[in-house]
Amino acid sequence: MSDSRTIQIDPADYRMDGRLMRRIWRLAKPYWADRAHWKSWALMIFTILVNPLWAYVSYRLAHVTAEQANALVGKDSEQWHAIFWLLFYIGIGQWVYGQIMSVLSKLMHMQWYRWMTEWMVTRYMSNKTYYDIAMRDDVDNPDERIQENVSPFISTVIGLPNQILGTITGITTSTILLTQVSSNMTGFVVIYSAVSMVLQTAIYWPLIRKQFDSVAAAADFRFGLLRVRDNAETIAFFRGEAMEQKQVSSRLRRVIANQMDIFYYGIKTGVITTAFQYIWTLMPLWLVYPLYFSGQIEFGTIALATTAAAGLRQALTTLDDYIPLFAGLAPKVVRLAQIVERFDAMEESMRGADKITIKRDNLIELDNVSFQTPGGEQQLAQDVSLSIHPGDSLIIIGQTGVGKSSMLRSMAGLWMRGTGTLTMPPDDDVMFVPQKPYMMLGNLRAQLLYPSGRSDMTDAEIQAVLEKVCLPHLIEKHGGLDADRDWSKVLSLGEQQRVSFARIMISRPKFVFLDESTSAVDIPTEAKLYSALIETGATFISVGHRETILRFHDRALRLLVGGGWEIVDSRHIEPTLVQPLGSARKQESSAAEAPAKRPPADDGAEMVAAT
Ligand SMILES: Nc1ncnc2c1ncn2[C@@H]1O[C@H](COP(=O)(O)OP(=O)(O)OP(=O)(O)O)[C@@H](O)[C@H]1O
Repeated sequence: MSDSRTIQIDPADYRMDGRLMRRIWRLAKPYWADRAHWKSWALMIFTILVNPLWAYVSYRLAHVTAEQANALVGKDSEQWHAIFWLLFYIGIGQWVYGQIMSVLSKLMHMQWYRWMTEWMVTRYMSNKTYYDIAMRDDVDNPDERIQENVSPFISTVIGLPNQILGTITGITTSTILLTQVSSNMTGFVVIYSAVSMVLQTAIYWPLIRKQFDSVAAAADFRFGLLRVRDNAETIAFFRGEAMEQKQVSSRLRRVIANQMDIFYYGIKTGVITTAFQYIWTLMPLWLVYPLYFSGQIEFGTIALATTAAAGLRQALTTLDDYIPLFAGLAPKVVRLAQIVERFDAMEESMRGADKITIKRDNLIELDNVSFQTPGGEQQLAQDVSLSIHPGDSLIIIGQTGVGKSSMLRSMAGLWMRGTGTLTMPPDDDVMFVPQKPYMMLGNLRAQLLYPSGRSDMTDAEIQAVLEKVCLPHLIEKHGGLDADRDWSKVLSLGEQQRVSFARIMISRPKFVFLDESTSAVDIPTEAKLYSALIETGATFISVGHRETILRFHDRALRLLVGGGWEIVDSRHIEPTLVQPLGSARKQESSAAEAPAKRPPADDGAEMVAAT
């Protein structure tokens, strides 16, 4: 438990370099490349064009303020009042403009935020990427990445063009103004700001890594807590609270250690930056007042000089601000970019790789289909050809890990790697029933009606279905069909598997795929569930290890280690074959020497043996 880190960070991600800039561009481009967002473009272009105008206004204002100070010293009331009202109206104008721009920017932010979140969620859902990420477990907390980082990313990036332009115009106008008073002062401000920038860079460079670690540690802590929630029952069985507390505390300690590190670092660097700022406050003493006392400048020019110096300093300081700004932005960009890169890689691998061709018809047919794992690491069953017509049933058997469930995953469209043509019925006619059923949030009625959502079933009809699947007291036991509980925790696995069979009875799919769907019920119950399934008239394919379910199927597809396969009559199969140890390809297998058997003539199933 000394280091239970789940989140790995590539050290290259710590750097503020071209890769970070490319990632910012990768994330921002899709929104701005879409013509539908012309309003955002218009607003952005407008603010950029208006920027130099405001720079000119501030340049003029600095002079006008100096004239006002001189009018005050010269007791010229009329001039002073005229300038006062001019400044007053310009101030109101600036405020109104600021308010309008703030509203428009907020609207643009919201539009980009909504678009980018939808864009990411759509890509997360397409090509079953969410499933691939969950299975590979190589991108931590995808939900947190999307939900937490999009908005701060946009807030920072949306202001960048204006901020950069504001910096340039600010430096230009302040330099012109200041040089008009004293070129010494301009030199001082430039040198001061350059030193300040070096200082800031030295301070913030280590901070990037610290902030990155802090974000990752917080996500890691959240993940540790989530695992406890997700595995509550198993932990309770093992009485694993102490160990779990240890792992959660160890993650929390890392969060606190990172935050304290940032805090102490802030105190240390704060002393340096504050001391440096004091040099700035002494500047007028050396460079401005001597000019006034020697009569080289008027009183009003003091204000102009100090305002211009402050303006230039501020503009140059903005350059420093980019360093902490990027330091804060980097972890968010990296976390978002990693997931987008994963989407890209997924699409790329789907483009380049061999894919099983899917056709739709009212039967299941495999025409020379070879199956692979999603990353293409493993070849599973090869060149499988067989047809399953309406009313047929098939059981897939074979040694553990040989690829039985994978075959169902390919039929469900979860795994597409491989070759050959797979004909499948329309999605609406098909139901997949996994070993661990999915219990949705909602009341008991919703569980049973899932996924059909049928509203025409009366309570009595639902009760009749429950009796067929050996759950006669379910409704009564849980206080009615409207009882709302966390069903995945309340119902035993055997009960959940029976609920799955109830769903089949209610939804009445024409084709059913069952992946060890009766593993947690006893053998008499299993027999009743299969009999109920046969009564529906559905065509079904099961994966299973128990020899007791063989008799409910017409044929068995036996997968062999090495990619071979054979078709056998499930009613006359050797029970030992349910867990075979065969390792040869089909051609080499002993069973292959005897040609695949046709199913009994009365079930009408057509069977194509591989060549
Ligand atoms: N997401 C995945 N990515 C890569 N390989 C995987 C993935 N899931 C499973 N595999 C591998 O694919 C192979 C077939 O797995 P599959 O679950 O289909 O076996 P199975 O025959 O159903 O096993 P069991 O009888 O134990 O359920 C295994 O070697 C497994 O390690």
